Amino acid sequence: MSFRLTYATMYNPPEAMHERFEAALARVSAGLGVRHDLFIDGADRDAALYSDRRAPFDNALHLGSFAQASEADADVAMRAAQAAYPAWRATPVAERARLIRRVGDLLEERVYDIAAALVLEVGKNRMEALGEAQETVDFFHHYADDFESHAGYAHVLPDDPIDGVASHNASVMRPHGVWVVIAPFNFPLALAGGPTAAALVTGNTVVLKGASDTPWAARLLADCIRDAGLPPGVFNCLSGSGRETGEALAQHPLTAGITFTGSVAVGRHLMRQMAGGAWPRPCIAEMGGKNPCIVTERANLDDAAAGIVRSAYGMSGQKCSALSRLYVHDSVADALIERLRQQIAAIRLGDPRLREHWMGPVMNATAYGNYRQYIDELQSGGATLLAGGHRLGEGASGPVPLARGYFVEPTLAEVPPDHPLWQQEMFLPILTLHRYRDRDEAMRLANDTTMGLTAGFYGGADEVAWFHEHIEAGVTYANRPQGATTGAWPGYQPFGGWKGSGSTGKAIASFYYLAQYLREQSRTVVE
Ligand SMILES: NC(=O)c1ccc[n+]([C@@H]2O[C@H](COP(=O)([O-])OP(=O)(O)OC[C@H]3O[C@@H](n4cnc5c(N)ncnc54)[C@H](O)[C@@H]3O)[C@@H](O)[C@H]2O)c1
Ligand SMILES: N[C@@H](CCC=O)C(=O)O
Repeated sequence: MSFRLTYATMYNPPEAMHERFEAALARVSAGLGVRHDLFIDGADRDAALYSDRRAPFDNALHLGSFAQASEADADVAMRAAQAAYPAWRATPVAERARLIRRVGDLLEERVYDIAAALVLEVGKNRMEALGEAQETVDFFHHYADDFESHAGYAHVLPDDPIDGVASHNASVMRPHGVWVVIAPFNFPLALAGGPTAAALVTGNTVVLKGASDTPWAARLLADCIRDAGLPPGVFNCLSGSGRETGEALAQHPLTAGITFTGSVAVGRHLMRQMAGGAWPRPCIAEMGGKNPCIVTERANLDDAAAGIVRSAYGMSGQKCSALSRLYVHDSVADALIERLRQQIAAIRLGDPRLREHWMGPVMNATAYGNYRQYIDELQSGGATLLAGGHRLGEGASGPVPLARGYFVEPTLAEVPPDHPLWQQEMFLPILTLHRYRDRDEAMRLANDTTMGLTAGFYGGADEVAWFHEHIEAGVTYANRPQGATTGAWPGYQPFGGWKGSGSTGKAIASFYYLAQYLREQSRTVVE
């Protein structure tokens, strides 16, 4: 079987993948420092303000200057999308699907260059970056296939049972209008591209706001959409802050729906905004996680240790799916901790451009500051640090001194169960551990959170049904060494949160996802 890249297979890629990535990294690095404009109505558009972005692993590396869209720019984009909407909505499904697949094909042709940009911009390692770029390709293909397989969700219903009258009935699904997509910093391509593909294939037009900290990815997506030949105005791309650009889009009267991916606080704010106004409008909000893993006395501890380390520290803990809370049966806790400490000690951390570095920096000065503060809070709250706990500001690693980036150690801490940080998403490589004696008590603690995105389990095969029955999470993994709580892939694992982690209860790339971009029209016609 040939190699297929997913987050579950990325740990042992073929050598050719590294060679192609190295070539792309050299190519992309040679072109750094240029200006990136807005993309509105099929053309580049200047902004009044540009903001310089630097690599999170090296503050001396200037990536480029990115347009900061003003309220007026947002208005121009919304009007362009509104003007393009009637013709796009009327475009036959097969043609829309063809164009969406074409975007996927172009993304795939550029997958190495895009992955190189993601390494530079987000600081994730090359396999995570290649994974994100490939995942975006798959979203475009998946949603085109899915919409066609549902035959556009059009259904003919029985005629009314009225004697002597032909009264024909049908249910059709119709798009909403201009759909706003707002992306997070950690998956700035996939979580811009996925919702964009879904909104477009269902007949909406789109205004995308790229993530504030990582706007380059969205602009690379815009280039593929432009080159695929979508009509002007059907897709528009802005970069800018949440406070100015994001708010301008969310408050715009032409906004018919939003897909937001990001923090709980902003997501709930947007949900409230979309519920207000002249009428309530849909808001698909994919939000944070505080993801647990339960390890029972019957777990395979080698599998558990591998999956836990990958999910707690991969991408420096900056995944919504990252493992942050670990509940281990007392009888196996010491043995598991020993394995975890060994694996943590073996993590290679540093400049993410280098193949040997599995863990890169955290995103910015705020995250770097939060790390120090959380470690202090853990220690003053009675926690025992079992591994890590330091920021790395000294020494050298590869071509760049670590002091020029935001590097922190992967951290494992045994923490009293009433510590407030069990409740708060830290979004950092910090894993808290609790030893339990009673399995039901472990489940109660695992569910003791306002969030419910992903959850992991390691135990006996006959305990898995108990885990599934009781855990309050939208995405679950049992006995998976590839990742305790991370690594969903379109077409394999639908991805969405329960409770405060998601507003809809319907997962990304699930059977039910595309219907959320449509509104039903019931049609009765009497002959
Ligand atoms: N559930 C998921 O699928 C998923 C996936 C990835 C990330 N996340 C979550 O995202 C968070 C990390 O990402 P982040 O730091 O970029 O999140 P964030 O909420 O700070 O920002 C997300 C996006 O919202 C924009 N924004 C901020 N304030 C806004 C406002 N008032 N109006 C409109 N837009 C606004 C930002 O500019 C950014 O583009 C974590 O909580 C993580 O768990 C969730
Ligand atoms: N889809 C990714 C997480 C995306 C959120 O940050 C995973 O499943 O690990």
